Amino acid sequence: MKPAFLMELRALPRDYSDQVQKKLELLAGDPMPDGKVKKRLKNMDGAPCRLRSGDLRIFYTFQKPHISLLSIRWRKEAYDDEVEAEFLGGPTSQSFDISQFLNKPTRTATAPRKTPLPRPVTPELLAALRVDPTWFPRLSGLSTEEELLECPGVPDDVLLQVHQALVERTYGELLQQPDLVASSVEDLLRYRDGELLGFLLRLDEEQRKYVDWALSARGPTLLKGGPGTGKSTVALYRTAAMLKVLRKAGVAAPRILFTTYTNALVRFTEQLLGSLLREEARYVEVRTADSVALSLVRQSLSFADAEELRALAREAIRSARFPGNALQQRARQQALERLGVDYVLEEIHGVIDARRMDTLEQYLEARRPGRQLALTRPQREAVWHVRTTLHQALARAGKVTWPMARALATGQVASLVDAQKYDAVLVDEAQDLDPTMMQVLVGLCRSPNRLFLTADANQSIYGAGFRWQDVHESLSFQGRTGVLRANHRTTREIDEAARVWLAQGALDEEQATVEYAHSGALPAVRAVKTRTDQAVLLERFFTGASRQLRLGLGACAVLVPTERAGQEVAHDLRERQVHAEYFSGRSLDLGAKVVKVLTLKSAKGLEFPVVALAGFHEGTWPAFLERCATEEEREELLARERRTFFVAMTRAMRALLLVVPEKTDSPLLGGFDAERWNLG
Ligand SMILES: Nc1ncnc2c1ncn2[C@@H]1O[C@H](COP(=O)(O)OP(=O)(O)OP(=O)(O)O)[C@@H](O)[C@H]1O
Repeated sequence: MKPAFLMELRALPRDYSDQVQKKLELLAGDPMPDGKVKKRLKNMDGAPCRLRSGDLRIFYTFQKPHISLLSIRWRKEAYDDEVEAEFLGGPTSQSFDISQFLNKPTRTATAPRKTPLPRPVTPELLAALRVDPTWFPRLSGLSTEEELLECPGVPDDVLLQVHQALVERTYGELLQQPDLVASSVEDLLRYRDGELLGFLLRLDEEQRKYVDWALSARGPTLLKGGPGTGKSTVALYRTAAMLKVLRKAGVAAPRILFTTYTNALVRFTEQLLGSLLREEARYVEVRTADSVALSLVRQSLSFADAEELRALAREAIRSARFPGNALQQRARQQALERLGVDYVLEEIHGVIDARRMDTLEQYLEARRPGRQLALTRPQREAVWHVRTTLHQALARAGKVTWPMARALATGQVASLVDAQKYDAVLVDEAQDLDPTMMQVLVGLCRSPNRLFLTADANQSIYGAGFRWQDVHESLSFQGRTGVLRANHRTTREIDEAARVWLAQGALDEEQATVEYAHSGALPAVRAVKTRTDQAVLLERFFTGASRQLRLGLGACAVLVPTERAGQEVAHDLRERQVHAEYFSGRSLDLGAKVVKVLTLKSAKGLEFPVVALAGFHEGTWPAFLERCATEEEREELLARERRTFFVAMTRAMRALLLVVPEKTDSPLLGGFDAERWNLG
């Protein structure tokens, strides 16, 4: 059933229970339309049917083995079969033309609108919906949709539940909702009565397969798939499946580790696991991979920041003494200077230390994946020399880098006994983990078949690049790989536009999503001259799109290249009376009822119904292009930035807008093709 159905069911008066239960049981026995009690609606895609139940109408579709309950509503006056389709909101899918918000402001876009609710919110309704009484005072008496959706202090999921119980969704909107599964009519009634707390998502066939695929095999499992294909979702359900297996095997208090990449994702994942596992969630530790590494090291480390590292590296390059005569010495020095300090640093962190190379010989033979510039033997020798000097300088200063800390952690993991390890380890977003970090996580898992990784190489936005081979090497045994192909998050239009745009930065070119659960408007690109123009455009886009989708402003996000750009965008929106706030990854409050402004990178793994990418004023982005010493470095960094942009675009669920400066020579802010982008 759709979540809207559940809320409508809860909102029904008690005396309808028996009648509804009988009708649902009848339906469960045989969903085939009979032309009377059960009737197929005419001219509607997906062949929805309606079931008569006294004054009520239950709308459903069916396809073996499921019957999908869409909505339960009061019969309308002057009701007849011809108007049923109309009653369900017509045959339209939920698509809208973005241009209508972006062009000249309309009166409705500026004047705050008041859409009355069909009936006001009452304590009785809230009690029937099983809303926490804490929220009654704030919600009781609200009478417009806008007041309800923006009601301060009340969590969004509560607001959405009340809204769903009161405001009928169109057929198109209902189809966009996820399907939840109940195995019996009785479970539905238990849910209505508050005895059952929730239902699981109906996973697609591929997803279902990977929830318990090879749980009893010998090796680990790696799940790949494009953005929004449900990799994290499967990881959550697999956590539940592993818990079950462990409990069955007699492990009384299993210890499961679930790692994500950012702190924002830790909180998000904890929430999702909490609602999936309830009290069993206590067996699962959700942490960033790096925080796991840090706690293994068990000593306090002081990290060198980017500026310190640059200064130390510069000094190391300047003072490096190479073997050979003065001429050879000078040639190597110049070679390093040509590479540039950033490139050398990235080589040390991303190639040498990330793979824990201990000898020059290892480095001379290394493949250096993702690095476009081929380095000669003398160049590699020179880099190695700088690395040695840099490490010595860091040791003198009592500082470390992240790859060094991870390397320390691998040492600790090697000495752990089984009892100190986890029964199962799930690694989400593995594409950005160093091979060293991967070894730490592998080492923490008691049994290889309880290791599960998800990754999408095209979403690799840190380091030089990602190779499956690295994963396999650090696993040091052959694992299994599965691929998900259906996108459940982003509309076909947005995802396809983002993929075509990514092409040159793609690391996994074979990957093809073949199915989409949603479709909608083309994503839009608009050029602006000034910050004010940008703010005006964003205001129109967010108010228009969130209204169209019947969501609050909390469903909107602006993704920006830098913190400074983020502060500016948030400030400019507030000046226009649009509640907006810049959040660092750590401080992100996903429940805040404001437009959330985040950097492109900290949006990794998250999603928002309405997304704008903005804040690219001339000169601010991408800043690194000017610093690049070689064409190869420039290409490498551009490809990574392209993937970062791709990740940001694919955070959008329903509407996407790119705001670019009118004059820009950035290769990343142009080249949008008119077939895939609304370029008005
Ligand atoms: N079977 C399903 N039915 C309905 N919704 C689903 C289903 N599977 C996943 N979703 C939803 O699709 C969205 C994307 O899922 P998820 O975050 O797991 O994808 P992902 O592959 O990890 O994405 P990314 O790599 O882009 O971070 C989520 O909102 C999730 O709840």
